[in-house]
Amino acid sequence: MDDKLNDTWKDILSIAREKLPQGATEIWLKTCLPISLDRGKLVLDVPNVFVKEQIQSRFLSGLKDLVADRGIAREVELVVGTEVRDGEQKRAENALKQPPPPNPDGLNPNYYFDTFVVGKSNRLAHAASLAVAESPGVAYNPLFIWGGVGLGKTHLMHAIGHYVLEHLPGARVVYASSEKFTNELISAIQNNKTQEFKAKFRNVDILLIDDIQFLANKESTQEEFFHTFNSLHNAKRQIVLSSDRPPKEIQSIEQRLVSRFEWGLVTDIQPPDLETRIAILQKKAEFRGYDIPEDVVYFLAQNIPSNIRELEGALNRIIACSQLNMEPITVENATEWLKDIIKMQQQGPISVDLIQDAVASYFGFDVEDLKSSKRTADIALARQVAMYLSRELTESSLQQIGIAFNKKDHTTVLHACRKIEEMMKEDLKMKKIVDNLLSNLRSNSG
Ligand SMILES: Nc1ncnc2c1ncn2[C@@H]1O[C@H](COP(=O)(O)OP(=O)(O)OP(=O)(O)O)[C@@H](O)[C@H]1O
Repeated sequence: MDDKLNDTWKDILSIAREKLPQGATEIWLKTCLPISLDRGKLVLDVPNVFVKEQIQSRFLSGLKDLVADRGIAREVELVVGTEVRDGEQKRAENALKQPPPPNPDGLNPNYYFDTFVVGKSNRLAHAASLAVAESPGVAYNPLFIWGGVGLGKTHLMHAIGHYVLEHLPGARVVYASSEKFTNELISAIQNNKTQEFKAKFRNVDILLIDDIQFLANKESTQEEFFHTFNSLHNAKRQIVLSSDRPPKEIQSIEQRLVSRFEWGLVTDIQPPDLETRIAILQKKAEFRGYDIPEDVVYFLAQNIPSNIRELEGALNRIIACSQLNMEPITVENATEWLKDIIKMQQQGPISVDLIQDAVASYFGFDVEDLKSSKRTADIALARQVAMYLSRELTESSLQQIGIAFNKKDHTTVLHACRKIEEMMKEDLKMKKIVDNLLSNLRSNSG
């Protein structure tokens, strides 16, 4: 490609970024290569028929106006698959199609504070994360973020990591899931490399450990983590932890760890409300260079209520279906493309069995314990929560719920429901636990 033509094309791309619809340049025009500019005609090579049709139907006339207005060319022609693409360019195009690779420090390149939408449900967690990122080791140490599945805990942790790396160049940031921490420890022990392991995790400015609840029942990992924690905390290095539940609710974890987790600030993320879901969808679509009609955004936000990961999956699906079927994104098409997901969301009945499973696993018991006559305080509480949720989420009568828990008398269920209602009024933590279970059950089952 000659240099002059190359420069002209770069100029066109930068004007197109401003003048053409969102995403036109980054998604479509960047895959084109200029072949010639002769007698007022700009000829562009496009990789395939699909891209050609997308450009033609979406903005070819805009592109023509743009080059004509600037006296570059009167005509634009698109030609599919000439041989002008060399290996380097093909690789670049392919790279455009791949999801971005994680950074060497394990931080997802899409998870920044800028790309995080703040709403009522996550305001405190966001503010605390930003405070920690601005003053690591000073503001809240450790910062403990907990909340249900797919609500943005990992996103916030990575955003802290990125922020620190940007503002304190050379800072040592380590992000790992507790599973990775455990696996690395096991492998270090097997290979006599425990010193390296210690050096890696104790020599950092910020340690971000995701899903800390998976340390439950892993005594030696807990022991190692305890020392890592102390060594970092004493040195005023920042620690950020995430979990699907508050520290005290993590079963089978040493008390000395629980009390350390609560030392700094414990903050939660709740499922987002409708407005926040809409804002998140808009931001994700904008990030990908798409302009999704408002009624479709509203339709998605309303039908996929609590898990942001699922919301994002639905958005990806409609974008992919629209491209593959070459059909516009409308509510009617979205209903068709998402019918499995939405059917599951709307129709999945929540059964008492499902609730018993969820509550037993949350509190760390077996379902049989909930159905037994054991009266220890923690089993009794878990049982009462399960009864309360059964009444809230199913059509079962008090008698039917009683039978599911092997109780002959339905007044046991009534008593349990009243007790949990009372506790939720007086004890904010209890309210959050029950709300979290409610929303997880709803989002998993509809
Ligand atoms: N407030 C938000 N703004 C923008 N995107 C969000 C927000 N909250 C969550 N997301 C997106 O939702 C997806 C799931 O978020 P994330 O992985 O951080 O959830 P999580 O709470 O760590 O879930 P899990 O418990 O399953 O690990 C990510 O793609 C993330 O970018």
